[in-house]
Amino acid sequence: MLSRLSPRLLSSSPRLLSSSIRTLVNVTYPSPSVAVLELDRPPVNSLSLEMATSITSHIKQIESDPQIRSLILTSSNPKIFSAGLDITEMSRPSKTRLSTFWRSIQSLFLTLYSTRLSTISCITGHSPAGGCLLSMSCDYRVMSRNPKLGIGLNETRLGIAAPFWLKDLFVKTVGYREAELGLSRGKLYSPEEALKIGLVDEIVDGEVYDVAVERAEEYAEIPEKGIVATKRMCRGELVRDLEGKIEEDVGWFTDFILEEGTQKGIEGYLKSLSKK
Ligand SMILES: CCCCCCCCCC/C=C/CC(=O)SCCNC(=O)CCNC(=O)[C@H](O)C(C)(C)COP(=O)(O)OP(=O)(O)OC[C@H]1O[C@@H](n2cnc3c(N)ncnc32)[C@H](O)[C@@H]1OP(=O)(O)O
Repeated sequence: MLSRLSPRLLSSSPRLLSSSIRTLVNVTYPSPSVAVLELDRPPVNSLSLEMATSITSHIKQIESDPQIRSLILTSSNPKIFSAGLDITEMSRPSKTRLSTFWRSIQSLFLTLYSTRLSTISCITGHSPAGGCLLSMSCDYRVMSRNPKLGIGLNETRLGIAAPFWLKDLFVKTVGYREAELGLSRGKLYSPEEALKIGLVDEIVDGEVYDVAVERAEEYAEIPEKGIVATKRMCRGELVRDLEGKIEEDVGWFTDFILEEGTQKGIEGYLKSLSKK
């Protein structure tokens, strides 16, 4: 039933959806060629299996409407873009759930990173780890100037490491040395710092959303053929690398996460979060 509804209808009846099925995202259309996908999984938009699957399927629905050229990814929570992977998915999981979870993250990355749509990340709040992955997978990143916000890859702080494709994406975004420093220190960058190293493209004092819509409309005016060919050229290599190693990557992830030492680290990190 849900899959037969067009994306436009989805956006026009959010109440109907929330009463029948929890989609975890909201889709709206500020102009005929632009869609907005708002992450809506309180409290922190962490990426569970269901959340990752929902984002992926909504991107695919939006993509299937030829009129839509640009997609803005944002959050219903003004303080938090996304807290990254749902850490509870990695705490004492079954191997089956853990591998399905990781496949959903790989698939979300591949879908967002290689979509024909021009993608704008509208970052109004914190964006650590998987949140930073979502933003880096977009074509353009606009962030609120708030110096209290952080964006970056803090995996080492949890006693885990970013997978090779996330490390490669970071290297492609900020350059090798900065990526090595940022990854090993688990650094979360302030908006000013992120702008300096190219992790975000613009920081905004006022309404970040309005700037994101402006940028999305600018992208929508560029001929699609040129955009798609350019994205394929710039992003194809990383997409092919991961596509060729899906199973190997699932194996690495599940082995690493299921190790007792990793489990203890994750448990401790979860405790420290809930004690705050
Ligand atoms: C050869 C090697 C191969 C390696 C292969 C292995 C690859 C492993 C890769 C793994 C990749 C991981 C990427 C990730 O994304 S890991 C997740 C990292 N995320 C974080 O560290 C963020 C943690 N959260 C925060 O810092 C803060 O919550 C916040 C986002 C800054 C918000 O702060 P705020 O004060 O507003 O909110 P609270 O901290 O009080 O949080 C509210 C409740 O939400 C719970 N919470 C927070 N973050 C998460 C999360 N990511 N997952 C699940 N739950 C989360 C928090 O515990 C609070 O819960 P409570 O109300 O029940 O206490």
